Amino acid sequence: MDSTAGGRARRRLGLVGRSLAGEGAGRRQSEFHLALASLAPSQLHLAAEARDSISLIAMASSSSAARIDPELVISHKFLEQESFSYSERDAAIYALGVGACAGDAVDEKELKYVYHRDGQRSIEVLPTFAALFPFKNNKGFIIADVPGLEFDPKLLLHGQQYIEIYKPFPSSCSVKNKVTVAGLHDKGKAAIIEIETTSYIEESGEALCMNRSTIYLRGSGGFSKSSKPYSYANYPADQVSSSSVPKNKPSAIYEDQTHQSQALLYRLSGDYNPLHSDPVVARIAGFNRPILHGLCTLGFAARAIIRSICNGDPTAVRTIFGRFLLHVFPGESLITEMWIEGPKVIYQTKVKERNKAVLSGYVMLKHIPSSL
Ligand SMILES: CCC/C=C/C(=O)SCCNC(=O)CCNC(=O)[C@H](O)C(C)(C)COP(=O)([O-])OP(=O)([O-])OC[C@H]1O[C@@H](n2cnc3c(N)ncnc32)[C@H](O)[C@@H]1OP(=O)([O-])[O-]
Repeated sequence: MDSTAGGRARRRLGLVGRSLAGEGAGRRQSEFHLALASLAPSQLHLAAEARDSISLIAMASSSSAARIDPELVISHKFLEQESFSYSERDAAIYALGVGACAGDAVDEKELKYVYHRDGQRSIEVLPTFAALFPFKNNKGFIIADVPGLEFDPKLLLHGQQYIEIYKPFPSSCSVKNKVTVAGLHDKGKAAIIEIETTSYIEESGEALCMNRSTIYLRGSGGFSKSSKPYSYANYPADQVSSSSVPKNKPSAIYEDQTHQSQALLYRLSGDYNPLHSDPVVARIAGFNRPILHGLCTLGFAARAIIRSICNGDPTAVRTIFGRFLLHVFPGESLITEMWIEGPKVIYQTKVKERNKAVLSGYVMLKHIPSSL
């Protein structure tokens, strides 16, 4: 056992950190802050490590050394996942987290995600609600279980998300996930791992949706054993090829305002990564304040497309793809530009204040929209 001051602090924070979620979390958060206060500035990285262990990100290693054994990683089989349930309340909290009704509490295209006069069982569920399901795995959105994958969790960013929707979401449901490694790539300065989560309705066994999450591990590349960079994917390449943004005028533009508390609200849907709530952890990760969850930005963009192109019908969406280009700070305004190409809607979301593209991708619809 490491008996140095760093080792003791690491264990203290680790013990408290691991128990921060769930019952009594408030008290344990205070304990964590006491432990945090006892650290010298040079030990702050220990706090990030401990907190990452309670977040839904992987805690692959307490050291910052990256080491990847590609054959071990891609042959990994995840354990069977326990089922989980969501309720109408979860669907409504998610909708508020991605900005539904934020500008107008009686918005006729969005109130249905939050309230229904026939009762909450009748509320509708946004298709990007699917993106929460990987976080419901046995240990959360964890890649620490993958043997041969050692990386620095502080340098992890969400790179891309691909979602297929197979059925409209019921307002409440019991769901079971199946998880696999879908890809691994060596980008030299970074490694990319792709995790696929297929979610089934527990009672009937019907597939509900699939998420493929691309995780960008800064500083973990360079593991290729030959001169050709290692690249493995077990899915069709065209599913994730970022469509280039057309040069012509967009078919529609929608502007949204995120709030200062956006990430604090969004995290209540189950993504408790402190990168989005804790200024100390954000600074350690290289940001001057907490950033918005990438999936929250994706939720804003998909909601913009549903209201602008699909006349507010969330069931019109078949697949959603997004690549996160740059971080967003809570409080910034998001402008989503959309181009209709048959049943495909290509989109790009920019932060207005910095005039920077932060997300781009496409949404495939079930049919060509007749509106506009
Ligand atoms: C999941 C739970 C945790 C959640 C955390 C969050 O929400 S964090 C908040 C949400 N997330 C964020 O805020 C992240 C925002 N995004 C970023 O900060 C940057 O895009 C970056 C740091 C991910 C990559 O920047 P860079 O300058 O280091 O990259 P580069 O342009 O030099 O390309 C190098 C190679 O990588 C490829 N590639 C590039 N980008 C992506 C991508 N996104 N995705 C996949 N791949 C990507 C690119 O094609 C190229 O490969 P090629 O062509 O050579 O074979």
